[in-house]
Amino acid sequence: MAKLHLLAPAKVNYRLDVLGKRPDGYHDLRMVMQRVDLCDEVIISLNDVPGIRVTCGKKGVPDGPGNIAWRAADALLQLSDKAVGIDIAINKRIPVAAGLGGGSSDAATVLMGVNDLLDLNLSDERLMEIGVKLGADVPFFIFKKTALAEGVGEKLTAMESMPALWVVLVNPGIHVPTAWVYQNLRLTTKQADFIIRGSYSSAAEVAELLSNDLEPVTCGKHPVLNELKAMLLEAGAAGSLMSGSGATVFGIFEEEAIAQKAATEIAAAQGWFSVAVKTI
Ligand SMILES: C[C@@](CO)(OP(=O)(O)O)[C@H](O)COP(=O)(O)OP(=O)(O)OC[C@H]1O[C@@H](n2ccc(N)nc2=O)[C@H](O)[C@@H]1O
Ligand SMILES: Nc1ncnc2c1ncn2[C@@H]1O[C@H](COP(=O)(O)OP(=O)(O)O)[C@@H](O)[C@H]1O
Repeated sequence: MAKLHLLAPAKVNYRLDVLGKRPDGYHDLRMVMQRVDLCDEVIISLNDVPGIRVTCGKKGVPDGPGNIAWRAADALLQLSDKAVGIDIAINKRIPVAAGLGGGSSDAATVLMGVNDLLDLNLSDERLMEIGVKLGADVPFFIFKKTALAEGVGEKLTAMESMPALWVVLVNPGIHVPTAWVYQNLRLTTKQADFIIRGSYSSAAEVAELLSNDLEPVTCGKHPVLNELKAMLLEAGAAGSLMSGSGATVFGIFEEEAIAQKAATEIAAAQGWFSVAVKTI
């Protein structure tokens, strides 16, 4: 039966402003989200054994219904009248609970893949509505463009003109639960005045955009992240920031050679996950 071999990219948040707390306990955000070409492999196959099976084999990532990819497949299987089973194998390359959106991207990829395999013909808008119920970042990965994301991340506006950059991702192996970060946030309102333009043309311009209201929470608990940001600047980054709820930090670079050198040197010096990737 039919099988798809797909890539689910990671994201970084060039900007994350927390605008306030909503009555449902979630926070209203204003983010600039950028995909990068560090990807999980997601292999989806249909078969005639009823049910959904997800295998990942990565520590900290559940197999079965605990996996957000399982829930994505389940949401679409319930809309189909076909008596099929779905097998999903995930080869995890994106660090887990790292602020890189790996689970959300896997879920978005499964929504798009299963939509094709089951001939459901659901629009991207419909997939995004289903996706936001699984995770706030899922719609962004269906949108497939650099975006200004508002609400909890579901109100997406394309940022049409953004530079292609090299991004060095560094993760010191610290897993940060997103819920803990939001719970420990001290709200301020100052960031709402910052104007986000629709167009940026260089690493230096994007560097002016870099800001993350969640950074003080995670960096306060793990001060090594401030050292990592400084190392990236020292290695030639135009700017450095923590992504999402962390603990991955990233530096932005115009030139591949400098980005690759920075990634290699940080990996060699510290033994941490450190990789140079391109924006998508
Ligand atoms: C911070 C961001 C930025 O892109 O991504 P990550 O860094 O986790 O990848 C997102 O806001 C991650 O949103 P989402 O993927 O929905 O987070 P979840 O892990 O499902 O949320 C865990 C908990 O965080 C809180 N939460 C989440 C999102 C939000 N806008 N406000 C919140 O207060 C809620 O209490 C929620 O129950
Ligand atoms: N397919 C998946 N990939 C990664 N994590 C998953 C997945 N499904 C469920 N999870 C759970 O979701 C949590 C958040 O994972 P992840 O999406 O990698 O982090 P983040 O929200 O920081 O981007 C993990 O702790 C993990 O237990």
